[in-house]
Amino acid sequence: DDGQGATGEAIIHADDHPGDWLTYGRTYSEQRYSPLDQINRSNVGNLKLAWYLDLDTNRGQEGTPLVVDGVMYATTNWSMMKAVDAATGKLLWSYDPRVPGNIADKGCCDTVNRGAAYWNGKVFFGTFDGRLIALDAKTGKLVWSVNTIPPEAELGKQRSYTVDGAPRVAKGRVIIGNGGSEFGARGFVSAFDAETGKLDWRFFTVPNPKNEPDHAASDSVLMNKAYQTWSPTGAWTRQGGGGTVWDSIVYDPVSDLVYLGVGNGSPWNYKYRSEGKGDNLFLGSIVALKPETGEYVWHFQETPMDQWDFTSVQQIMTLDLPINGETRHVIVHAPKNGFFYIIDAKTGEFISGKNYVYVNWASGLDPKTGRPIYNPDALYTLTGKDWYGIPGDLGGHNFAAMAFSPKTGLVYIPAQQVPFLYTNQKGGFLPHPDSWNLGLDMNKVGIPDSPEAKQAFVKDLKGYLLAWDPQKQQEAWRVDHKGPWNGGILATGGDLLFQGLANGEFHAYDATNGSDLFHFAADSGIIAPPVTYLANGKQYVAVEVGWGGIYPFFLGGLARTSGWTVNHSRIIAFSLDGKAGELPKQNNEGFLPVKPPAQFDAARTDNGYFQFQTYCAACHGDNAEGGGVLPDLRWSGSIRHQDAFYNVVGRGALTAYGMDRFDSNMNPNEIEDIRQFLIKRANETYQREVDARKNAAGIPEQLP
Ligand SMILES: O=C(O)c1cc(C(=O)O)c2c(n1)C(=O)C(=O)c1cc(C(=O)O)[nH]c1-2
Ligand SMILES: [Ca+2]
Repeated sequence: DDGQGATGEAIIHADDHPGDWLTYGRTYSEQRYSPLDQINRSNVGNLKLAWYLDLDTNRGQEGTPLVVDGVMYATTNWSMMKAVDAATGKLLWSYDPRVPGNIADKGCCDTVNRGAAYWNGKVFFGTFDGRLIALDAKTGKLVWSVNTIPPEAELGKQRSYTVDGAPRVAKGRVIIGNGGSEFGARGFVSAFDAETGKLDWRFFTVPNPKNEPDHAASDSVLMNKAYQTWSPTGAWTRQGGGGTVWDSIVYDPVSDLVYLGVGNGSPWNYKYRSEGKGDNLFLGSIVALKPETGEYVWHFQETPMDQWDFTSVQQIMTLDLPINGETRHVIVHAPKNGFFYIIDAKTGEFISGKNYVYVNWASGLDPKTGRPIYNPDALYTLTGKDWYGIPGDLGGHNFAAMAFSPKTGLVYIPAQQVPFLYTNQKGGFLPHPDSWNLGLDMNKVGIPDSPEAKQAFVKDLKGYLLAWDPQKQQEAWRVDHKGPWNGGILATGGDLLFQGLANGEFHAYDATNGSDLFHFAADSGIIAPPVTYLANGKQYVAVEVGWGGIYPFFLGGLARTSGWTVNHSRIIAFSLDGKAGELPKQNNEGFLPVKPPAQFDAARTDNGYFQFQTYCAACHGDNAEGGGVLPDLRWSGSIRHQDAFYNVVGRGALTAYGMDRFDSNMNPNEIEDIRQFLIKRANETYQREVDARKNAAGIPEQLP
């Protein structure tokens, strides 16, 4: 027995039954290419809505649905699972793991979920509070559930571990990581037996702070290789060091290795984290392990000395690529740092790398080692000076998956440009429980409310579908979108690319040249990747709709430049003879401005701004301008009365909805400072928000 089992064989030979979508990236190579071609360039213009299913959460939807024998398994925000008849959209069963609402603020970036894994009649998915759940795929009944966070992981002291990535199954082991590096976390992945849920092995991605064994698969490589790349007394020893594996975990049956995409440092500030010393392995790396044991095989570090939130968790894809006349089995990778890497899949040898977006932090990569050639100014924690970085913390490419078409030989990347101003926290590292603990000045992280500052920033925002030629390591062409934060990409044998956009449109493009061949108004920003499948022999294309994730949460009002959108979460599916017509009309006005109380205490608003940026901005929007998903606090009824506001922020009146209580983080005066700041912001912006809606659609298309 080679350990692959029936499902493993089915995934390896996915093209023998192209009607299914059996694993996150469809195949183990995660190319997100489907050979289906009933829908193709000549008929895609006739594509029609076949069905839609309204979801019961209105936050970001990032899931890749699986399709097995005509049944779709979709995970949604708040870690819920739906089994749907893939031909009709009829709900067969649903499972709600009842994630407690107060967990929302343990994660940086919305209570999203990116998908499930299927193996041998069971579906597996992670929950935001750290569980891994196995359900019977037929009935939706619980088979097993485990807590993936071990007691040792308290190391970061903050215990901010959340699970939102899709598990993958390799040789009967379900492998899952977690997020948390913005708060305080020590990254690891765990492998569980698919049948029983028993822990098989665990691999930590950064060293034990005392360089002691964890009794995990990672012990020897961490103690012998990684620990030496950290300062023994940096803040990482208290803060966990980061390196969370929150998205890509890939099993490659060709090399028989599991690849982990490892995240950023915790805290971000490298001077505070590691006293400005060492490369900090395995941050910003791809790490290859043996699937049976978790034993280390090789690593390739893309961002040594990370201080920009340059995660390497972005999707890992394997390809057979002709290079200098020889076909090589390689990993292609477009991590946040803006470089497109080609790495030997068996050995981790660096083959080549080229920036796929504009970058200002490095002038290139060393052609032999692949190590970045840093712009010295970008090392802001060492210079002590501010750094306006491109890419910024959201990366040249984030979780939205890229695709490859073997017919065109191109990789299609949902690329973006979102700059970030990195400013050191003054006076050393000062963590706040339940807040982003970056070692950065949270006041400066925001954009000042001046037209000049906003326009300068907005001018630098870009979002586009980038067709990248991996053989030439250069751009082939691009399709510009309105702004950043668009959905992942699907490539098909019909020479099509499908992509949903931040502005709520769902498009089909010609895979050879980017011509726009079809679009549909889906009514809410799309950030998820589409899938395609057969049901009763007919091809469908489906995608989860629902604006969210970190971009609208943190950028708030500035995220409107990608298109005004209000969250209406759904799964939508298309076919050539679809009969569902249009989506029902929705109210797209969002949170309407409400005239605020006229008075506020100007002596309190500066501290209110600081508290807001520290505890609130990451969900409710920079400088208190909402991004269309969570309540825009400027217009909230609760800012009208001190007790009402304290009830929500201090005592947790809305905990069930994801608004945790903050009375252990802030005293009543500090919470009142936030309220005074919100009233000030409401007064400053009320009239211009009203004016921005004086148009036919009644929605604020233009940035006020
Ligand atoms: O460092 C981490 O642990 C971590 C976790 C996550 C997450 O779990 O979603 C994100 C990030 N970082 C991150 O840097 C990031 O840009 C990001 C975007 C999103 C999202 O779903 O919108 N999650 C995350
Ligand atoms: Ca991060």
